[in-house]
Amino acid sequence: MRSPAIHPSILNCDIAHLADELARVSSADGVHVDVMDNHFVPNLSWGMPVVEAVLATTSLPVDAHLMIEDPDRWAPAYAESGCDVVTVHAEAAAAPVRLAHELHRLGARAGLALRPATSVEAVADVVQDFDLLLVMTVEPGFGGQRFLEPMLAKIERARRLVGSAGIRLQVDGGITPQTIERAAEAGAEVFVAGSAVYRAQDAQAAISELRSLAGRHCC
Ligand SMILES: O=C(CO)[C@H](O)[C@H](O)COP(=O)(O)O
Ligand SMILES: [Fe+2]
Repeated sequence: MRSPAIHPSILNCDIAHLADELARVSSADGVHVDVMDNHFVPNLSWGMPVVEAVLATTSLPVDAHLMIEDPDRWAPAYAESGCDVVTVHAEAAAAPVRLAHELHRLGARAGLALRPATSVEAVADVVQDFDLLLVMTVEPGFGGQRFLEPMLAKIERARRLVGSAGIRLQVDGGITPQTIERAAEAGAEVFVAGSAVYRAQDAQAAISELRSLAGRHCC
């Protein structure tokens, strides 16, 4: 039985104190970095220089969530830089299977993300080439949004698609102590949590609480 993984998202951390903010989450299983280009989503965050700074500052695996147009062009550089997982959106990738192979060749694991309106069935024929399937549980673009309850049924369908081994199932958006148990019960095993961790007084305690709540149902 695998244990649930908690990946804090640094989207809403205090970026002026990046090293301190990464130290606050040192007990996590990975660090989730949201790259937004103001085209695929209506927000601009950061790109390679910040990802490189994160990689140089933490020893945790870095999980890059690319909310960008044309990931076929830009994602390989994130694999080359040393990210553990590089996740691209199914809606943006022109040739997802070719891109997954390229990310593997460059030494990274490949993730495939779905916006809330994209069905699990839409990626049934390509997901086998990926290591991780990300079901977005908010509309991508901003932290601090409410978990979309209809995504629970989608997580269940995603779990049936990926089976019990091999491809990991990640959820991202609105994951809190109030929602993580239902996401775990539905089949998720990697949990991205931004506000629930960074807005907590004690981020390490928040990580530990989320991990233990998910562990009641997962994996
Ligand atoms: O991809 C994202 C937004 O598009 C973020 O990873 C996500 O929103 C995390 O923040 P929170 O836990 O506060 O919802
Ligand atoms: Fe994300």
